Amino acid sequence: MHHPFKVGFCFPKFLRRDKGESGTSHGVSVSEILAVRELDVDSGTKDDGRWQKMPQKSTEAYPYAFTVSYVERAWQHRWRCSDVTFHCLEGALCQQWVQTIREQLTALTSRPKHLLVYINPYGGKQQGERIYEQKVAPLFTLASISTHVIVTEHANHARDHLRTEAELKKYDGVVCVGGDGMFSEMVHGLVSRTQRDNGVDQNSPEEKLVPCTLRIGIIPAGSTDCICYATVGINDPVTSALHIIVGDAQAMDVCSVHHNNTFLRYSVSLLGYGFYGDVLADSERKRWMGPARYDFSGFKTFLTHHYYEGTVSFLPATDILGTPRDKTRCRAGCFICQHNGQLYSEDHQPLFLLPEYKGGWRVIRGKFLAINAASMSCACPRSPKGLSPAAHLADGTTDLILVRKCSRFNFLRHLLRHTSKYDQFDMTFVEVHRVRRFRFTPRYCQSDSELDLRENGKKLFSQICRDHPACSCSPAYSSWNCDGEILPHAAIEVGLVRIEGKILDENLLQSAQTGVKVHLPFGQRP
Ligand SMILES: CCCCCCCCCCCCC/C=C/[C@@H](O)[C@H](COP(=O)(O)O)NC(=O)CCCCCCCCCCCCCCC
Ligand SMILES: Nc1ncnc2c1ncn2[C@@H]1O[C@H](COP(=O)(O)OP(=O)(O)O)[C@@H](O)[C@H]1O
Ligand SMILES: [Ca+2]
Repeated sequence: MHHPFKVGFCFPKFLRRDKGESGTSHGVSVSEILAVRELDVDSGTKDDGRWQKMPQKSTEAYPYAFTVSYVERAWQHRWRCSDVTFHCLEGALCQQWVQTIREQLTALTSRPKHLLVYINPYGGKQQGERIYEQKVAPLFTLASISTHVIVTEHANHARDHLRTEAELKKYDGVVCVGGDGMFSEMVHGLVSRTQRDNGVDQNSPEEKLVPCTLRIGIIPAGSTDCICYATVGINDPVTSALHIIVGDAQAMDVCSVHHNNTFLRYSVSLLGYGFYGDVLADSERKRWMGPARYDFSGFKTFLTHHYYEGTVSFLPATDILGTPRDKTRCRAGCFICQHNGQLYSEDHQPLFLLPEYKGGWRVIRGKFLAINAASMSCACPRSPKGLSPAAHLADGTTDLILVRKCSRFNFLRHLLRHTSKYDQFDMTFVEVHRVRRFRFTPRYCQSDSELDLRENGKKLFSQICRDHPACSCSPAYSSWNCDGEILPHAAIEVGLVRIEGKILDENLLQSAQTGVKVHLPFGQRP
């Protein structure tokens, strides 16, 4: 929402001088102002030396000035920081302007003032620290945001710190600099901490979770950055930093993944078995290649062309608006998310939990090349429309995509359609369902000893087969790719996380099911 107060810079005693024009008017919504600084015209600069001295003629005529930094929209959902400097004849008037703008900014309560930042120095192209120092930290300083920065030293460092040690009361939000794996660490750390503090057991699939009050900001510095891309519309660190500064928020769906009633993980983007599980398992051994490891392993996995037998059971979401084949796309303020989210508000018991719910479970047995559950579009630079282009960020559903065994040629056609305007679901061997819950059981039971071996990274016969494309037999199991982390269990139960209690604010109203808010609405703000 735009703040009603607008700074109209066509005040008669002011003259805009930043681009050599005189007397032009300039409207900036207060909600998009990042900072305001008084300028000492005589010395050219008052604050940080960024502002160039004005030409002698104009400084003589207008000895007082202030600079406003604000958000400017650039191409393809990118945001940039722009400055405009205003000159004035009277010092008191200049100060009045600066003070008024500052007061307006202080009144914006959704803006963070203190942030806890975790940087993964090994994510993506290993540029996390550089990206943060060069592109993000200066913007936080400009916006007077104080930060506590932790560069992680090992995997799960951020998750464990958030879960046990971090003094969360001191912060208005947490920020991760990395990819989807780092975001996942944040979600797990924050959700566990919140449940533990409130005495809620995460293990029970029926348990309602207490929502987290802190928002998570993502500075993209990973390999896929799908969560950032799908929420903001682009994976650009400066754009994300600006969304964080202005206090934007977007609720998002969270799925919980269980195995035999034991909680395994949460997922917010992709849960993929078969193709995406195999790509991930192969690519983990090639981290040194950076983001290109996914293309290499993707090509290799495409050639192996393994299918997996099993049974998928799911509970279709029949009480909602929207389908996975819609042409509309989910954006900030999405009507469908608002409507469907209200089905879960305090006054409404979710219909599918009622005994008379007419949807019922559906069961599909078969041989699958891929089983994907996309809780959001999963748009990313490789596929700007994503795995399920019409999926919603916070509607309380996930899109279950089943790709049955087909020829290599047809599977390639299906994959290629993720990168073009053609519909990847419009193929006889592909089906898509919008679901509340689903379950997968592989045809052959996985023994506990087999699971132990997989968890400990030792190879089984089936995995040895997987590594030899020439071998024609398909292994019995794949693994699940859960937001880029491998789950060794083939049999899983998945459900949208339900949130207990009051709707916190209008952002959470979008989805009372959602436990996590990110700092990033999609593209244009409403
Ligand atoms: C022929 C080209 C086909 C392109 C098909 C592209 C479909 C891409 C959809 C990607 C969905 C990604 C969902 C996001 C998952 C992430 O959470 C997760 C973790 O991200 P992080 O590393 O930042 O922490 N990322 C991933 O699991 C990576 C999945 C990437 C899959 C890339 C697949 C490339 C396939 C290339 C096939 C090539 C066949 C060529 C035949 C001639
Ligand atoms: N300091 C660290 N050293 C090694 N691994 C780390 C570190 N910090 C985080 N990780 C782990 O790195 C993995 C990948 O992180 P991510 O930021 O998603 O990058 P990418 O997108 O390249 O996969 C995650 O599993 C995360 O837990
Ligand atoms: Ca969703």
